[in-house]
Amino acid sequence: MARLILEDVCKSFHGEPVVKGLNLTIEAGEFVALLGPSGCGKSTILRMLAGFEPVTDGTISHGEHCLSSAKQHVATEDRNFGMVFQSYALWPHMSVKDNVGYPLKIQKIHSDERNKRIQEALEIVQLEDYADRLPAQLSGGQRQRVALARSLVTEPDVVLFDEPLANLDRHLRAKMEDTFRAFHKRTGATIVYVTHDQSEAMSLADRIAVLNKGELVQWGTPQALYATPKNTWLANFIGRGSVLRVSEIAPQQYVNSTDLHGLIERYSSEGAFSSVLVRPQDIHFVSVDGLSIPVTVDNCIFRGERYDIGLTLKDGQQVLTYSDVPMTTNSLHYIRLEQAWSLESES
Ligand SMILES: Nc1ncnc2c1ncn2[C@@H]1O[C@H](COP(=O)(O)OP(=O)(O)OP(=O)(O)O)[C@@H](O)[C@H]1O
Repeated sequence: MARLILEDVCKSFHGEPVVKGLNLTIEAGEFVALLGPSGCGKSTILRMLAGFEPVTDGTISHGEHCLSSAKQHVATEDRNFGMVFQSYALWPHMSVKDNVGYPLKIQKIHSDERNKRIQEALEIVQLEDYADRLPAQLSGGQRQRVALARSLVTEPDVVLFDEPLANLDRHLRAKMEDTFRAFHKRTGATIVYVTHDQSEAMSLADRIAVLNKGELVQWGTPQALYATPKNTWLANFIGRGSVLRVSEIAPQQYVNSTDLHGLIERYSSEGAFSSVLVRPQDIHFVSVDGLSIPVTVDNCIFRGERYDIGLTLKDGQQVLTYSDVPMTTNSLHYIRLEQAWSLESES
């Protein structure tokens, strides 16, 4: 097992840059998500890792081996990477076990060994009882599990996933997330997982590379991205929360309740300002005191286990918090902001 190293990787189509100077070191056995909005370059990065696309500049290495550079390109079939796509890409006329065993047949693996590996792969995705069915006789989630089993049989060091849950409904996605987690634990493979769904990335990955417009915005654990996002764009993209304009403060630091109160008081829409992120759970309803901030309830939305409460501050800015009980629109209350995280402005 070896690390995957991307150094200054660039990709352009017809002179138009879509991946710009990407640097990432993915440790062996790590589960990494590439996360970002549509068109940010995630699939292109995955396709370069897979060897479907050459790099325009920079290098991709697996341990000591250079896979791609402007001068060198190792073919897809020589990388031994597993791949799972959004469209399951199963052969419709082949049974589940023949689909799963297909990569081994191509490699001319003897039938005894082939059957053993097919059986093991089907066990991992819990489809042993479906081995003789055709893809058309399976649900979407089961088809995706066949694709997962097929990516496993060649015992790859690295498995690449391109939005594998995009075609499944919410309930099935949650179940498949469990399957992926178990798959990763059992195989220990390095996983690179492309998604535009932040909750999927947060719940599965050890580390997430967040991309925007072909550039890496932040690279870190889900916890770090949630607690200490770099800039306003990322704060709006990851988790739920409110970005507030306050008077100037240095970026990338926690601000306590007392300081935050002063920063909000001193903010004027005419002067220079900074932005801070306040998470809903850091906003509490309180009785009026020196640190309380008057608000009106703008909206109240039932979410099952709680209500989302949209509040308006006296300068017109809005914040989101939660409540166990419904609140009346336009009613007046006082809140305390327990803490906030100061953000870099977007470049
Ligand atoms: N073969 C190609 N030729 C020209 N432009 C391309 C090609 N492939 C991708 N692009 C462009 O590169 C940019 C990044 O595309 P990419 O598919 O990597 O984005 P993505 O983040 O995976 O988006 P999505 O989530 O919508 O799949 C887009 O602007 C896209 O139009």
